[in-house]
Amino acid sequence: MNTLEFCRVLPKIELHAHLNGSLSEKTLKSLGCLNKSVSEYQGLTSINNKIERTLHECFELFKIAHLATKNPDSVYLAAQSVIKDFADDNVRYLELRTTPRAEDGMTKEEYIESVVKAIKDSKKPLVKLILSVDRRHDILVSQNTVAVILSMRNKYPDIIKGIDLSGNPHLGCFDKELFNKAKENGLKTTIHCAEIINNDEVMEILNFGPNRIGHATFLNPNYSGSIENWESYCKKKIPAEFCLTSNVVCGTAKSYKEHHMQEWIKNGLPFSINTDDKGVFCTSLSEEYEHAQNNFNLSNTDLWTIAYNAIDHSFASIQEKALMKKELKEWKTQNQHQF
Ligand SMILES: CNc1ncnc2c1ncn2[C@@H]1O[C@H](COP(=O)(O)O)[C@@H](O)[C@H]1O
Ligand SMILES: [Zn+2]
Repeated sequence: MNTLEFCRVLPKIELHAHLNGSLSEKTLKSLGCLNKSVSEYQGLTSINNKIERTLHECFELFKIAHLATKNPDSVYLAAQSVIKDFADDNVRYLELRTTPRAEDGMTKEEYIESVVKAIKDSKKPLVKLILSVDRRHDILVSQNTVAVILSMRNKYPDIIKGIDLSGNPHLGCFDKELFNKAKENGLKTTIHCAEIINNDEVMEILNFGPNRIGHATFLNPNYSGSIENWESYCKKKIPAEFCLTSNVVCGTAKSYKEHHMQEWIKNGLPFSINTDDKGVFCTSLSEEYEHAQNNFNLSNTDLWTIAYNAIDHSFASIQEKALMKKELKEWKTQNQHQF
């Protein structure tokens, strides 16, 4: 069995996947996105082109995906297809995240209802929902989004588990009060952090103390982070969500080999491996594990351990975590010859 085959059969945990960035070409087409847009989209995103994209260019691509999910039915179909893609890739637990979006004829609540329904209707994997606040929105819009998120969480407490701050990192800022409100109301928090060099914002985020951080690209001093922030991070040991291909395509990591994940491995810090936007970046969770193995000399046991540790970073309940741990341990015992 070669590396990719092992990565495919390994039961995996996905903690950082944006719904609209995860739509496959097939799904975009079936949702009626213009063919021209889809081929343009694929051409722009293929890592095989070896063309680096700026973050700004990547953010243009989400606008194409958003054209495909403008009403409750298409949001439902989009979520259903993304959940199936992850199940087919042997993902046993998925934390899907998405930004509640109002469109003509669809409220933010209806958008969320559609995603929740797709999650409820799916048999596997186990799926939880994280709702995102887009950092480009002004405070009034974001306050409304948080209010909607909290009321929907009260309706679906077993599914809606967390809140995320995402969006173009060059725009907007982290608002501590907003996230404190979500935290005080029992939501878990994950924040896109240090996706670009911004040591002041990183300090604010670390002081806030989210449950997890996304990317953490420019946090270590070897990657333009401040020594003060790195020391604070090492004390807090907040699990990082790494998305290798996303960073390489956007050009924030120079290459897979030079990805900042190596600092976490070297220092024994907590992290998980994720896809970010598997549609936009033409990847899968198995391929992300393969890149990690090939570039950081990781053994099959190391990969299994990364998946196993991600269970503890997840926003699942204690009972759900225990079941997942049991499942992964049993799989390891049954597949001892692979290790
Ligand atoms: C490349 N790195 C990234 N950094 C920051 N935010 C990102 C992102 N990738 C995706 N998003 C966020 O997720 C949205 C698409 O999914 P949803 O419409 O929410 O399902 C994007 O519009 C952006 O706000
Ligand atoms: Zn992301």
